[in-house]
Amino acid sequence: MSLPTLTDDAGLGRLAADLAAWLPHQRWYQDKARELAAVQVRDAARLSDRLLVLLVEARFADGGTADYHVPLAPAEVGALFELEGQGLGDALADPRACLDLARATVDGSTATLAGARLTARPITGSRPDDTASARALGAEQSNSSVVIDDAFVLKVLRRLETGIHPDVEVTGALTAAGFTHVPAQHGALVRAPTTDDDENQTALAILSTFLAGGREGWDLALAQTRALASGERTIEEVASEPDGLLGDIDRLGEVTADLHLTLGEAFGVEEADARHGAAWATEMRGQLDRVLALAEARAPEAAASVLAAADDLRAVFDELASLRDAGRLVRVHGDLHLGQVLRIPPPESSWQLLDFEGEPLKSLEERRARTSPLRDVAGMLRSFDYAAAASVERDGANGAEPPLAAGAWRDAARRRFLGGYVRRAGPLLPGATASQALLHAFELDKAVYELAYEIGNRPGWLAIPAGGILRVLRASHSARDPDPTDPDEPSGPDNPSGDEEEP
Ligand SMILES: Nc1ncnc2c1ncn2[C@@H]1O[C@H](COP(=O)(O)OP(=O)(O)O)[C@@H](O)[C@H]1O
Ligand SMILES: O=P(O)(O)O[C@H]1O[C@H](CO)[C@@H](O[C@H]2O[C@H](CO)[C@@H](O)[C@H](O)[C@H]2O)[C@H](O)[C@H]1O
Repeated sequence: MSLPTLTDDAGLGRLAADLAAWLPHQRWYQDKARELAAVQVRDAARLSDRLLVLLVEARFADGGTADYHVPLAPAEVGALFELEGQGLGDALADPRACLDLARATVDGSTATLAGARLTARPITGSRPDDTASARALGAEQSNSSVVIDDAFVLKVLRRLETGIHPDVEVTGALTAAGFTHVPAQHGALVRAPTTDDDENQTALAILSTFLAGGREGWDLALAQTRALASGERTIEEVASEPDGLLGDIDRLGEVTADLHLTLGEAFGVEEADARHGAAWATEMRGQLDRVLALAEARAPEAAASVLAAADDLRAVFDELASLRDAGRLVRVHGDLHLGQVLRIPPPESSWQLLDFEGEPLKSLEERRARTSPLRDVAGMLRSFDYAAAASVERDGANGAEPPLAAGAWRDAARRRFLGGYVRRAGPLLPGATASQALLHAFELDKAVYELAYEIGNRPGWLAIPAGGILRVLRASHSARDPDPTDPDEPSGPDNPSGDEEEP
């Protein structure tokens, strides 16, 4: 078996056509909401005799383009593509090709891709040896990951962007700072025109420590909300489960606060002023308008309640423009949710945070900007809402309104997480009223983003962000105009001052 020489233009044209049929069906393909017009193989680099790295340009009917990273390896059986008579398959299914890519994150390569060198950015410099074994990690989301010898995880970035990649940058800085709640980053493979040209670099893969035995926060949460929804357990039982999620969620709040304080030390802290509130309001309105247009075109019925609430949403966003104190700004995680945290079981019993890429639908510039740390807090609160709503599934779809017991779990998780967060992050936060207003706006903004994400990826889950939007709007109204007879009034759960109540 050998790799094609890439000199056959007609063959490359056929490969591009095959890629155009294959790309939109990949979970990591992030342009599902756009009409794909054509695909072109911009370049291909041979990193080894088993590894061909393609830079693939997707062209859309709206005139835009996006670059995707598609590593391929020779395949005898189950080939996805053919070039110069050679069958080619996904390199992530080929352990030796995976190892070659993993080692390149620390060793670099002499290969060039679209006129730029593929260089390594080592941090710790550890890497697997060439006898290691590799297996794809089932949980494929915006990228693809491979586990090597249960010691390393290689994250293959898929939709390529020019500029410093936030995950490479932030986990690199946290590793260097000795922050113990992220897996250490060993190195990254970047395409760079010159060695120190950061702005024009493009990250292709990141090698980090694999935390064997870690359990995803999302799985732990779902186990608890499902047990509650089915009546198998009570909220008291769930809250006292040793090493369960709810019983230790306040510590996740503390770890999130410590993350923000460490990021403040590594990348600086800025005082927010009125311009920030106004800029957030404009940005949130902009995203809202784009998502409402998408919802109207793609899911007018499922999103009807959100379409009807558009003015209420705008009113909450606009309030940010008049906040006198919006707290302090730091670099943040950017897409914090239960799928991004791992629980390491006893004796360590720690929380670990993953994936600092930020929201895949936002620009690199936005994702690298300092912002309110309450954005991450809001992301986690949205996740509690998801875990409660996903506790029951009917006809393949999730309902907006979770069963009572799962709703109680959501409120308790929210209260406890906020309690832990505020205990530590006090110096970064404005007063309680401003924190509340910010939190509601960020939760709504996140849920609007999720609406677009679900339209593109999981239409059966659309009711979750749609229901969440209405719930946060009600809480926001009650906070501004308290009505003691309103059952939705935020007594504890929405109180970011940290007052804790037991479930
Ligand atoms: N260092 C790690 N140790 C153990 N599991 C990991 C590690 N990194 C990722 N995972 C698992 O892989 C999943 C996806 O990884 P993530 O970095 O979030 O990729 P994506 O950008 O595709 O969402 C995580 O939710 C987690 O379950
Ligand atoms: O993990 P990714 O960076 O790929 O994030 C994207 O996918 C997430 C889903 O896998 C999505 O998260 C949403 O669904 C989660 C449950 O599956 C829930 O816990 C999150 O709160 C919710 O936002 C995320 O928004 C998206 O960017």
